[in-house]
Amino acid sequence: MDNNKCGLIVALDLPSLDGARDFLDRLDKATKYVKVGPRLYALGGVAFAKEIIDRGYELFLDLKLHDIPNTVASAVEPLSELGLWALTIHTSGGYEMMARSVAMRDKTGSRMKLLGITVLTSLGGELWSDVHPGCDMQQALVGRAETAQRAGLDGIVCSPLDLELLKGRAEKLLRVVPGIRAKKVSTEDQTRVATAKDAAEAGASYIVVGRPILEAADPIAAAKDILKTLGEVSH
Ligand SMILES: O=C(O)c1cc(=O)[nH]c(=O)n1[C@@H]1O[C@H](COP(=O)(O)O)[C@@H](O)[C@H]1O
Repeated sequence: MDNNKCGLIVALDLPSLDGARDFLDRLDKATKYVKVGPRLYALGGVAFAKEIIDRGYELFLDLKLHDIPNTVASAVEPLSELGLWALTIHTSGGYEMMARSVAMRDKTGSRMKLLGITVLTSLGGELWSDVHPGCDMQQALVGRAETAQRAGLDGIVCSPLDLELLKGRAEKLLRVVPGIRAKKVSTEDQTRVATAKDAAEAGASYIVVGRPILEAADPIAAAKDILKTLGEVSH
């Protein structure tokens, strides 16, 4: 990625491994960043992750690990050795969980980035207060981002709507930003959304886009349109 430009990560949220293979053939590295989540990992596991990396893509494995520090760090060890570009863990697992994951990654000599989920883009309004009663979302967001930086993570995952609040805070961290829609209207399960252009202008390092590309009439043209938009915005 050009340092001044926001990169595009395509979320390969497709039903089958063959569907994902076909999509990658057609994408032809228009962007080299792709994300695999729990479904494709459940179907294809480590072999499929390696296949994507061997095709020359930078693979973001989005497993959102969240458990006690020992359990997460011990999973980070073998995952560090796959040649991934990035792996997600939850910041709400706490400082110790993140710091031990970083130490484990470093022990393996891996350059895999560890990204901390702050507050899910689906968790707006009542959905947030149901599970965090009495807790201000913005305070939680800032606390989680600052703890992630203290623990040595490489980046955070947050909503485009959080970027303004995070300006000047946890500044060393990459901002990886899902919740991207063509219009600033909540759709499907995403509630905290913005356009690709707004996210890039607000300081996203990378945006993560799934359905707006995968379900477009011409997915590759949709990905290229987003890349063009991102190319016109520099931080
Ligand atoms: O970690 C993520 O990538 C992630 C975090 C988050 O808060 N919200 C979120 O939507 N994501 C992922 O980003 C992608 C967004 O997909 P679309 O809503 O289809 O663009 C999905 O693969 C989600 O798993």
